[in-house]
Amino acid sequence: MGQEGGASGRGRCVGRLAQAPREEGPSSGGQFGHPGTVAAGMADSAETRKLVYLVTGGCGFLGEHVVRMLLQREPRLYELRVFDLHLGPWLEELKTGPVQVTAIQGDVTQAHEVAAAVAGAHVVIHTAGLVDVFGRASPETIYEVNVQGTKNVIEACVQTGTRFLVYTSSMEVVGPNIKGHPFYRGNEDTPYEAIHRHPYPCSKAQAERLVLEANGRKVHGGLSLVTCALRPTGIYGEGHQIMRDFYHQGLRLGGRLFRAIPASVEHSRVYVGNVAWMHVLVAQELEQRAALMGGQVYFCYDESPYKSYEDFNMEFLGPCGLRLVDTRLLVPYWLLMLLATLNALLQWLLRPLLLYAPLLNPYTLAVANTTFTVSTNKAQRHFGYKPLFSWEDSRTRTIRWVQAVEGSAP
Ligand SMILES: NC(=O)C1=CN([C@@H]2O[C@H](COP(=O)(O)OP(=O)(O)OC[C@H]3O[C@@H](n4cnc5c(N)ncnc54)[C@H](O)[C@@H]3O)[C@@H](O)[C@H]2O)C=CC1
Ligand SMILES: CC(C)[C@@H](O)CC[C@@H](C)[C@H]1CC[C@H]2[C@@H]3[C@H](O)CC4=CC(=O)CC[C@]4(C)[C@H]3CC[C@]12C
Repeated sequence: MGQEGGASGRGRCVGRLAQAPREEGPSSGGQFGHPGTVAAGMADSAETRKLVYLVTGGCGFLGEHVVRMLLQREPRLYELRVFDLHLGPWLEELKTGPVQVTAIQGDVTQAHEVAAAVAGAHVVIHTAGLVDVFGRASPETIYEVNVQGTKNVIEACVQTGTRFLVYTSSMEVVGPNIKGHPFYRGNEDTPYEAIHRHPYPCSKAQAERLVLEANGRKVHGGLSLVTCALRPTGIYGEGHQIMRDFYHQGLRLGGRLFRAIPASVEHSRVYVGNVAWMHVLVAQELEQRAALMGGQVYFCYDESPYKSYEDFNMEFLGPCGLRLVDTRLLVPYWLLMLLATLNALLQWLLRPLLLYAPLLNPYTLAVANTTFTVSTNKAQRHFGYKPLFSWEDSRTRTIRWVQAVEGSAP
């Protein structure tokens, strides 16, 4: 998928029909053990602890779950490096176990800091990114972190001899596109005109392309770099700040949320624990399956139901006391567009004084209002992925988290 778009992600990132490289090699069938089974032939004992992993963005919403999942399910782990601009205090509690947990405060836009963190690592899981569709950061900053930061990670792997790189991409690399075309039950090979204008999807698309193109490059020592990109849809679960924002918005509105998007507009969502598990499993299988998995993209998926973004959120906010105002009172779309545009204007006017970044803006409204659902089993066929957490378990865990952090337990 060729991408244009200026250095800062301005203009449009125009992609031809977004198709991942055609699959090579036989589908692997069902020879994998149950999810969570350590990599085949791996004894779970101290003498196997020899691997060094680096997780960039390891203190973020997804990153923290990846860090904890690695500690639980990678028995070969000797050292786990957690690289982030903002280190979390919870890291301290992880330093009491058998694995050496190294907290590294650093910036992926600084090549030398990245190289120092990567040096000696066997695997890099690169989740660090600026996830901004609310206008908080400039397009230039989004590009610097998401694209230049990813370039720095790739070059650090090449220079220091790290062979395995797993990149957290996004569904937004594909869509929804600026024409509002629905992506209905699509997979990694579904043709779709991936045209973006917003800095965030542009930056993710450029970074993903760099990662996939780096597959096969010779790294220091003469062996080849093996890369892979995972495309989560909207992630939910413990630590999801947007979910908390919706909850607080509902409290401000007297326990009600107003339906802005028709229930017929469906989104795929995926539980953060399953996204973390897919990252760990890819990292474990990438060496043995380099020919099949190298340079590939995989959507992150599980059994979470297809629903509108707002109806899906109510699966968790409803049990916490909020209700979604009756659909017959659907807020007219023209009014929503007007409010979204006013929000964007206000953000621009107020920027010299304060940051005004509401959930509703023209971009988030367009994304929310466009069906984007994924139906695939490529990850299962290629490396035996099966969700670790059922929908019921994912839902319960998320509800308990909202209730715990918001004090809304019954
Ligand atoms: N949240 C979602 O629904 C989805 C997220 N993703 C991707 O998953 C990844 C993680 O996203 P979230 O956990 O949701 O975001 P997050 O904002 O919670 O975590 C990102 C982490 O990266 C760190 N970071 C940001 N700039 C950095 C820099 N310059 N140097 C070092 N660290 C830096 C942040 O401090 C933060 O801890 C991102 O790459 C995002 O694009 C993909 C699809 C969906
Ligand atoms: C105010 C209403 C219109 C409300 O429904 C707006 C919801 C809006 C904040 C979200 C709707 C779709 C979300 C995005 C989607 O899940 C895809 C994403 C992928 C990522 O890589 C990062 C997050 C996001 C852009 C996600 C952000 C929040 C929404 C736009």
